[in-house]
Amino acid sequence: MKAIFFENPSNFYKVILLEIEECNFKTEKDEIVITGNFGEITTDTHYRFVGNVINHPRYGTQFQAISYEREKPTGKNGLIGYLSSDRFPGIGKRTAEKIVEHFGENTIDAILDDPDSLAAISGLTKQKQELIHDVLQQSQGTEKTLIELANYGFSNNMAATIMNFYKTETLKTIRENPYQLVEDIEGMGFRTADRLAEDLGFPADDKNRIKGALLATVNELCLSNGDTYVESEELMTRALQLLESSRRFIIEDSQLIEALVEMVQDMKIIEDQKRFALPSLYFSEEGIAGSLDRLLNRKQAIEYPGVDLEKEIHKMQKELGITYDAVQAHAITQAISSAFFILTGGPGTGKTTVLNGIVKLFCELNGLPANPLEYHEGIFPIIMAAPTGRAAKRMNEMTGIQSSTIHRLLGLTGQENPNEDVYTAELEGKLLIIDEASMIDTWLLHRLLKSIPPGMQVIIVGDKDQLPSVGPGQVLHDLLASAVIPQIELEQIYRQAGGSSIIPLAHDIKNGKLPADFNINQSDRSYFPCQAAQIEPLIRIVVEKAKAKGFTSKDIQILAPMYKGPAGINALNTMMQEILNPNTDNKRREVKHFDFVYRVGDKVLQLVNQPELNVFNGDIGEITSIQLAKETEDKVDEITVLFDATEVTYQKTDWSKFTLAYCCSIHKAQGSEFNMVILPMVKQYGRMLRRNLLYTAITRSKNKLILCGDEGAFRFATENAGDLRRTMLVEKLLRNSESDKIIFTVDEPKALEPSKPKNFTLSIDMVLGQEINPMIGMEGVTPYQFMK
Ligand SMILES: Nc1ncnc2c1ncn2[C@@H]1O[C@H](COP(=O)(O)OP(=O)(O)OP(=O)(O)O)[C@@H](O)[C@H]1O
Repeated sequence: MKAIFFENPSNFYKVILLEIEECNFKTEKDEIVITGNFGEITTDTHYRFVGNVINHPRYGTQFQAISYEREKPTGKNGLIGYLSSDRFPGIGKRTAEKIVEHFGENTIDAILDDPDSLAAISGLTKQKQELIHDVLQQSQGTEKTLIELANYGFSNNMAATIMNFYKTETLKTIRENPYQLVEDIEGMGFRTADRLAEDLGFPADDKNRIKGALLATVNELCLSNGDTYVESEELMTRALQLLESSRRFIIEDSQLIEALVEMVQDMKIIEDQKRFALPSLYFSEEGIAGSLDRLLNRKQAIEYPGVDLEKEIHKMQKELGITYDAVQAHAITQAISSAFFILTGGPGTGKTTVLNGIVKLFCELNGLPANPLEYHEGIFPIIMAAPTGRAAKRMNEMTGIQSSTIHRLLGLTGQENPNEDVYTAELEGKLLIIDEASMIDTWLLHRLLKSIPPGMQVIIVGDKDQLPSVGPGQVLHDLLASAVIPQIELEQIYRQAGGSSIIPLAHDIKNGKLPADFNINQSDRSYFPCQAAQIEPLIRIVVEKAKAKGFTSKDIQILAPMYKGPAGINALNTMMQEILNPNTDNKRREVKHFDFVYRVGDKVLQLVNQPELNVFNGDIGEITSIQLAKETEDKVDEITVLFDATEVTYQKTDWSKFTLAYCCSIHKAQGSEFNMVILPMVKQYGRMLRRNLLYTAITRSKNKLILCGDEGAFRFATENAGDLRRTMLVEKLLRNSESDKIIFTVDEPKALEPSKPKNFTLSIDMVLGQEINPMIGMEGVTPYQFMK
């Protein structure tokens, strides 16, 4: 090897320059550039590559490797010399001879396949056995594993994820139980693991197969519906369907029940009154209830001796030139004097106004300067955070106090495995304010609450009628429904006074009725009736007109619920790009990436959290430059995007971390506001037509709202309150508030009944009704100790 031009550690992709020793194609040169996914490539080592010679338009002749291997020492003498070399300290010639005598020419593979096989060599200590295996694993193992995973049909990225998780145990784990992948590797579907297992000869009624299907079913149902548990009937039916559709084989109910009971006993799935949950979700809900119990158990009312709060509010009103209504004033006093408080309300009801009042009064009562810049005693004791970067930025603009994302506040990357017990440091400060709380999922709330120290006041702000979080749970709804926390809902709309007709429309929709003037154009909103096929041409006309009037791509945002189809996000994005960022004179740089073209000036949306770069899922930016490979240091194409706070350069392998943003999903727009929102709604959106989705979309619009599509679809969505998510949080919160018990105090541990597979009664209810107490043995233990 002469040089490494590029390497991506996350997927092992490398571009390297190699000296050719021998080859079976014609070349004048004695070196060549090789691309592919390789483990560690070292100098002074010989490799054999299999692949294709290609003529790259920019770089000339290259070799695209499909597979490769390090030239292994062969022949008995070669092997003996290799094993007794300096690479294996402490292994002499005599021992090397014994090893090669035992395993023959296949020595290296035999040891790599089964490290325990070295135990058969007399006189070889356990320590030396491990040393030999480790050295072989390091030098030969990565390649061998990568090649094997490719043979199993895994993509390079998936192979890298799997290897990063299991390390040297990768192949051993997969060969022993391929279904383990379903449990450990995010994004690993049951069917993929099942195909692999079938190739490896695992029978269709293998118990691990049934367990894998059960776990995949709970996982899939919770993630797709946002529930935190699955009902027993649904779990059984869906798991059976999955098992029998993946392979043609009848699984008996008794086999399914037996596997489920074992999983419950092993705490891989948690059972609570015939409801089944992933441990991470179950214990996060327990953790939330426990944290709140801890935080609320403090003296409820915070007193300010000698202070008349009403008078203080009166004084503040004069200073601010505002008159709070009775509910708003009450919200300020409640928030100031509660350890934990929730403020909810629709758009324009004064949440920000009240929040500003709370902050001002809090500063006054605690001797803090109103301007954080005038505080010189360390970190300002009021901390603010929101689930998205944009919402945090808005909070900062509204209050003047530094705000961050909740992830950043907790030091999380957003890429944490929910099953991991991630350490988050205790927060420092006196008052914590969290906005856009409807977007927080169960895992995140658990981690947030865990980090709140005793004595810190907490105020949660959010609109309960908006879409719940992308992740499982509906925590704001549940916290309000349990009523364990002091809460106030603001209902009086103030922004309407400014002549807005968007906010009253939002409130009508929230209340389940489409107003009579829905299809009558107002100064700030219009409605254009049309069919799904007409959406694209209609929006084209609207946007062309808006552009002529001076609206830019920053002002206009199309929101749609689905990606595919003529009225879907993808088609609308391509169309918008043509109108708002065309390349008519061919002067703008552009690059093709799968179905999209990216062009300088394009509006793009970040799809993942990258806290190290200060960009987060949902951030919107603009492509400022495109660098072609020949101009870059790493010799790969790059795109640079300017976001509000930062500029990020993405190498080609990372281009899937963003997408065009002229049109985005309503979920992605949560927490953001736009000058003009264009919102198509047609019957084809099907089950997406729900009230909270429509309400969330409409409330994203600050000044102009263009509705188009089918009035029936708008009406259907308005009237369809949808189902609430299924969670156990309310009952856990109420259980704690109704009893003085500390949350993890439970019954004495007792042995669980072993399952009786043979004469099992085939009634799901009977088996699941065994009252398996999910809390057995949990005293004083943190939830995560039971996972993994
Ligand atoms: N008591 C009041 N008297 C007069 N105007 C008020 C009052 N409360 C709020 N407002 C005004 O109503 C408008 C909306 O208030 P605010 O921005 O606080 O609402 P919000 O609930 O935070 O809205 P959103 O969720 O849409 O951001 C502001 O212009 C604010 O000044």
